[in-house]
Amino acid sequence: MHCDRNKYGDGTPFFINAAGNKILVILDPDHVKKVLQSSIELDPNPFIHQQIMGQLMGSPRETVAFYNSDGGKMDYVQTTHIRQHLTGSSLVSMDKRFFTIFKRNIATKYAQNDSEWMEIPDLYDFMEKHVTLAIAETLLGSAVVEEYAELVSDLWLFIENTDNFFIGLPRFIIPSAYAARDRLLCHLKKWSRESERLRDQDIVNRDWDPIAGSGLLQEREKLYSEMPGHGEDGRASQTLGLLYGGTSLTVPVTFWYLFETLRDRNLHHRISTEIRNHVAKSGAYDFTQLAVRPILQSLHAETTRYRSSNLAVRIVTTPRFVLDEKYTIERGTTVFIFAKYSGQFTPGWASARPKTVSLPLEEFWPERFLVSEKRERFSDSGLGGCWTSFGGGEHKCPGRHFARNIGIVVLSVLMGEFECELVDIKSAKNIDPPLRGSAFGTMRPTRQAGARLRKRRP
Ligand code: HEM
Repeated sequence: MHCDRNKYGDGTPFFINAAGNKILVILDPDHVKKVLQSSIELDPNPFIHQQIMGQLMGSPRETVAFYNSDGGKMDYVQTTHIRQHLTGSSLVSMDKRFFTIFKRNIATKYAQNDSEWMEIPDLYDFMEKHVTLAIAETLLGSAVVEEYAELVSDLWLFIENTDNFFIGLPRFIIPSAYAARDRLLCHLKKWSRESERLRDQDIVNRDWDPIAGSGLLQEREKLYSEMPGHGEDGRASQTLGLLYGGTSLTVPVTFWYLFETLRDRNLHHRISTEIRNHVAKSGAYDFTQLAVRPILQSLHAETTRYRSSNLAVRIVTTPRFVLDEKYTIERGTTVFIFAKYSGQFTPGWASARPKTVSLPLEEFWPERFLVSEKRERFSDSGLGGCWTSFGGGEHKCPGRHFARNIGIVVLSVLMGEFECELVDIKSAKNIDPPLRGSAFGTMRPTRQAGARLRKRRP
């Protein structure tokens, strides 16, 4: 999907043609805010049911029919449930679980000889593998991850074919993508049966179980099994949806969160100091405190602004939605808010918070979201129509705090427990993907960046 932002630089809404579908793109922060805040008149659920659950996740017809008939009740219940599990004390235990798994995996593979540097030929590849595995194990438990050796490669093959599933390409054109999805669904069905068996016998650890996974996933299984249209297949597609939602953007964003830190010596020093200041003598990190440190928050917000090519989608459900005194949108229109373009729309940022454009939006600036009053603090206030990486309004990403904390845990392990450095900082400048161009898809580096890792000496 390509669109020419410069041509519409004043924020005028415009239509694009995406595989035969006419889609309205909005950019003006006032329009964006209004659309995101109007969750009844502009609803993402029709798109989620048909395109995401039906076409992408392969939900059976009867499951999609149930979603379409239930007036959004189930959508509300499931998002609220995710939110409960990914905030407050539940989030703290998810952070700790993710830390234990990620650290164990890295230590097993890379720290046999304590004092020696271990070479990592391609840091993106390393992060894709290890962050995906640790997220999957945190959510689903250890057993499925251990049994399913192709989990990471299948999941990423599937994720990278998102556009192809959306436009409805049939199996014979993208057979390997369908085969990867089949394998994913098949393993998730097996996982679901095991989880049910343990729960039925009441021999499951309800917080986190090596076979049944996190409390979040255990409860979701129960929740969905009581819903019409949710046999094994319908549930497996839902689980795949959460695994996709939890990894597809978190993994690349976490890579850039680390990479931007490693390639800037001052930032590296500043972040290392923050991490060191929040580790107790026992070796435990205070992730709750780290998560509210202004620089770590701002760095993460800037990383998502700069490095996530995703979108928020809404479908107009009211006969005519008044965008402003000049524009109305008709019922049935699909509206796209591209995070990347909103994130680079200088007129909008300049009028919302002039200081945020002290450095151009085309540059990566870790301090963009900091405000200096008596004390330095992170703030995204006033930017609701500009920084849309996590969407907004009632449907704002319920996993956003977990996504940020995954970044913080990864830095704590790779910079606190280990030492990690880029092999060649100078040439690390040449791996940046183009800022414009594709508005949707994984932002991978354009070439390999090597790194090295060793256990930190006490
Ligand atoms: C950097 C990482 C992430 C980014 C940039 C991101 C971004 C988004 C965006 C843009 C939306 C749509 C919001 C809207 O329509 O207003 C969304 C929805 C969602 N995200 Fe995330 N997300 C991330 C990580 C996660 C994680 C880690 C999880 C869970 C483990 C998650 C679960 C979800 C779910 C379930 C929804 C659907 C919410 C609904 O429809 O009400 N996301 N995310």
